Amino acid sequence: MEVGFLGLGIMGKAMAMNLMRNGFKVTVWNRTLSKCDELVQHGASVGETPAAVVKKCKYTIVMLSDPPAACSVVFGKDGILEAVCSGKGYIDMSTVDADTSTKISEAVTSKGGQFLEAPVSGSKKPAEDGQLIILAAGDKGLYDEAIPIFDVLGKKSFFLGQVGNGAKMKLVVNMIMGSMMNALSEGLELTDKSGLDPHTLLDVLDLGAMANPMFKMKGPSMLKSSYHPAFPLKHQQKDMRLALALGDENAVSMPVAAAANEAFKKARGMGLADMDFSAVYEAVKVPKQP
Ligand SMILES: NC(=O)C1=CN([C@@H]2O[C@H](COP(=O)(O)OP(=O)(O)OC[C@H]3O[C@@H](n4cnc5c(N)ncnc54)[C@H](OP(=O)(O)O)[C@@H]3O)[C@@H](O)[C@H]2O)C=CC1
Ligand SMILES: O=CC(=O)O
Repeated sequence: MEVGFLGLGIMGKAMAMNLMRNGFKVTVWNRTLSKCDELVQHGASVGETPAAVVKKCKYTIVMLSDPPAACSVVFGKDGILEAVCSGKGYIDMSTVDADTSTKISEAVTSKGGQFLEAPVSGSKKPAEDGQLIILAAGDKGLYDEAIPIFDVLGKKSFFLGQVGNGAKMKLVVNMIMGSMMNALSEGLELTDKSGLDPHTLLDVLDLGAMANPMFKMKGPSMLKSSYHPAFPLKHQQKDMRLALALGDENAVSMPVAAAANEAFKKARGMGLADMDFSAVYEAVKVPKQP
């Protein structure tokens, strides 16, 4: 099956590689074209523009940073609207809000194309290992056709109904994740400042009802102040912001998420936007007394 892939960041690169490893022919495009080189060495073709990729491929997958990025490849010059038509499927796996997804869906379907949003839960390693959790919504026919793709990329896919539902579910999940990361950061700092060993806290947490892969994986590297990005902090803050907007829309009070968002914003202000989201720990730490 020939698949187009737009966006070769941390996630897109791992996902496109995985598709090729599993026998898919992949045509890639990335805004910074040089990022296509490594994929080409592994057998990918390059499309000069998003429109060129859609022209060539029956299915095009997109994995971009945020709503402006997702919109730019659709509505911009040489964007996919210049090529999408009946018989073409467009699958946006970026994490965006429901309004953005709906706007893209309406544009794609107005040209006769099929649209599916399919944001994912799971980070760089699950993307490399084909262990993502896929939260799809939109055209059910396209979802059914895309199952062989999702079977390679993920360990489980959900079809959640109308466009927007996948985006909303993803934002809820990441709102919880961002709040948990803040709680862990505060716990590590409180342990340290109370004269206890934060490594022991991680061991205690891992043995009890709060044990989870995120604390287990991120905790030890946080204690080394090592924040090589798997999930960039700027994207986690974007997800908190979009989740809070969803709360606003539905009159759901979310003081915990709002406080977590402030910590991610503070971390961005400290120059940590491109670090892993666990770098929020640095924003939570109590400054040393002179
Ligand atoms: N990393 C993770 O663990 C996870 C991320 N996600 C979500 O997946 C999406 C991608 O994340 P990730 O791969 O980590 O992000 P990266 O920051 O690594 O990559 C972002 C990609 O978006 C492209 N891009 C940014 N702005 C534009 C624009 N205006 N026009 C065209 N392309 C643009 C970048 O191109 P260029 O190379 O030119 O900068 C790059 O290909 C995000 O929505 C994120 O929230 C979801 C689950 C896990
Ligand atoms: O969106 C990030 C993730 O880890 O899932």
